[in-house]
Amino acid sequence: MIPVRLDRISKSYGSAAPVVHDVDVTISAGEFFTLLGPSGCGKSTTLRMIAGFVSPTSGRILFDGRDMTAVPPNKRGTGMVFQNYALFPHYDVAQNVAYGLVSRKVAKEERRRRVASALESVGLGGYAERRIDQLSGGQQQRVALARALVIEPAVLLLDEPLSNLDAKLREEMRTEIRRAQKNAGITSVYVTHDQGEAMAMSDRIAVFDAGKLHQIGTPRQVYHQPASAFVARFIGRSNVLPGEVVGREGERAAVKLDSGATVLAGHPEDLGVDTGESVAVSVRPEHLTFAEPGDGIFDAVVRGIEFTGSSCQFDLLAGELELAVTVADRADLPRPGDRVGVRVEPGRAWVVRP
Ligand SMILES: Nc1ncnc2c1ncn2[C@@H]1O[C@H](COP(=O)(O)OP(=O)(O)OP(=O)(O)O)[C@@H](O)[C@H]1O
Repeated sequence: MIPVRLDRISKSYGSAAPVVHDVDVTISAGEFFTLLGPSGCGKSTTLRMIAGFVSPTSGRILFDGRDMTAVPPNKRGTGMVFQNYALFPHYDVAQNVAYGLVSRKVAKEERRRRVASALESVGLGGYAERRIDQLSGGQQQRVALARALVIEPAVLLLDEPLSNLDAKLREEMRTEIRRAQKNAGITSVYVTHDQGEAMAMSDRIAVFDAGKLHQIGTPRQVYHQPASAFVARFIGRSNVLPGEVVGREGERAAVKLDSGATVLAGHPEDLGVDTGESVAVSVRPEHLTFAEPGDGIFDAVVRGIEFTGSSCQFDLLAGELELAVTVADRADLPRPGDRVGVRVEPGRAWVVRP
């Protein structure tokens, strides 16, 4: 198990703005680390720089302290899993998995043993002699995973490996990939635009937008303590409320919202929140509750209700501000057109960078 360091890497193409800008990250040994962000944010480019397919314009890539920036991809000791599997269709399963061992000149007997063990680890024990076109998409992706694991890579790189699978299979494969990774103990970097996938699988997540890193944290940290309005909106849903800092109470800032109500809000340590400053406060829909009109931080009108089974999602309008409120289903909930008060659960408001 080795740590991977991205030492202030940037990538530009020609004179255009950098697609990856000054990214500085240390991924711990054995960690499952996810690069998350919308399409075009630079996450695949970052992964390709770790793999060696793309050279950074500036900065260094270090594996276990060793500078890999100039080392070619096939000498880095990485295993890669792609969205489109990239299997050899005319080889059977075992031949596909053995590929990296043949090119590394591993002896036949050891090859057989390692292929069998890799297939076992992804739940394809009985499939060694199957042709690739006789496998489902999920099975093909398992073969691709076994092929990456069999070479016992120092670092496992996965680029949107579940995107081509249907929703149910995607959830099953999350668990399988995670289990195989933990068993093998390989430092892994995973790219996805799916925040649910990132939350379910990762030890830590790096959230990107437009080539810049907004936040690195555990799934709980990025959810409960988002660093920016972008992170608050991209990870789950959030109400981002504009306001002005009017004072402090211990660790929290007192923020006066446009409605005139004041909330106490926590904030990132590195974000100075001084009196008089304009800020935004993030509150998750499940941390807002209903009150009598006039008895909360906002008065609002119910515009729509969506029943999801486990909860009801309310769409409210407070003046010009749209609010989302999620509550457990029950009989006496407000109806469309009703006027309601909206309250924040204590300790649940959080100041974010606008
Ligand atoms: N070879 C290239 N030449 C010029 N621009 C490129 C090149 N490769 C990528 N880009 C641009 O860099 C930006 C980041 O691309 P990248 O593939 O890293 O994004 P991404 O976050 O992985 O998106 P997606 O999920 O759509 O793959 C995009 O705007 C893309 O158009």
